[in-house]
Amino acid sequence: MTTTFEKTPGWLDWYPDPSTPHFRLPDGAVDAHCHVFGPGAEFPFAPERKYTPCDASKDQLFALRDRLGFSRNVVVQATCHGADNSAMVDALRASGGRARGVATVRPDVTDDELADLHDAGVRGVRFNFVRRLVDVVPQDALRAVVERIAPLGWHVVIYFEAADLADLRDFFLSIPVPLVVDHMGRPDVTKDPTGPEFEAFLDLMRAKPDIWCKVTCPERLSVDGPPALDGERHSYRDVVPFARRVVEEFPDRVLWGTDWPHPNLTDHMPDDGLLVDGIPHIAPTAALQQALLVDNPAGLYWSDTP
Ligand SMILES: O=C(O)c1cc(C(=O)O)oc(=O)c1
Repeated sequence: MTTTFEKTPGWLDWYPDPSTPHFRLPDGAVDAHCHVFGPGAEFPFAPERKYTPCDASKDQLFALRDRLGFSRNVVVQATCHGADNSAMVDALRASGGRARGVATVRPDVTDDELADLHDAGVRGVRFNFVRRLVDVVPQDALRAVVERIAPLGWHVVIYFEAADLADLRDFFLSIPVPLVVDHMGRPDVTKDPTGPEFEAFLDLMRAKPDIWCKVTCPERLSVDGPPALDGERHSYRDVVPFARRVVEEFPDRVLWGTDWPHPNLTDHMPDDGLLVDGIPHIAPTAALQQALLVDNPAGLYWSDTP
């Protein structure tokens, strides 16, 4: 029996025919934040999910990788699949070593399950604090997960809203493995990029030398665009100063990704080729681009391979 799913009303599907970027990615570039959704008939969405997406298969992800000029992907477990990592793991196994993954696991995950995930290419777990996406998981349970994954050399990816950072900061700083922040901690870009709110985020990065930051999702954070559509190669200009501050202060601790297939956008769906054309605006030199796109993700995800 196959299961069919009805998408969340108003769901925007991923952009079907992205432009070829004008910006030429350096050799070995990694799309360090992307997802697969199902396909739902093969990998059903989780009963506890907060949204039901369109399908976005591994083959479609790999086609995007090739179209944009990336070499490799980091596939992050999407919340619509809960703690069932099978669609993500299937993508890793099909990638021929060209994809690594970030999983969602519960504290009762077995050693064998962790070993299988590692063998497939998983190198981290994701803790999500965004309440529209997940039910809150108690910090004790998260600490128990950290104890399970630390011996594998994995890191923890954290996704939170800027308004929640003050409450979460001590917990984050107490985690004894590297952290990777999704989407710059979701700053309110109507505020000053040199003001106290974003400074609090940069202070978090200063306080723990093994925190990394994904300078991703301008399409989610932007308030007045212009969107990455219709040939616009300098999109989401209100987000650029935030990303640039992080890239310039922490050039060795930043990552970039498309966020394809861009779950839960409500306004428009960006052309991923034009998103790539935004990279030189946040990382203006060849050295910054090499670190952001190649060396940093290789160190975090492929350090055990040549
Ligand atoms: O902001 C979001 O809606 C979102 C959702 C997910 C997910 O559902 O996993 O992942 C992301 O990176 C961003």
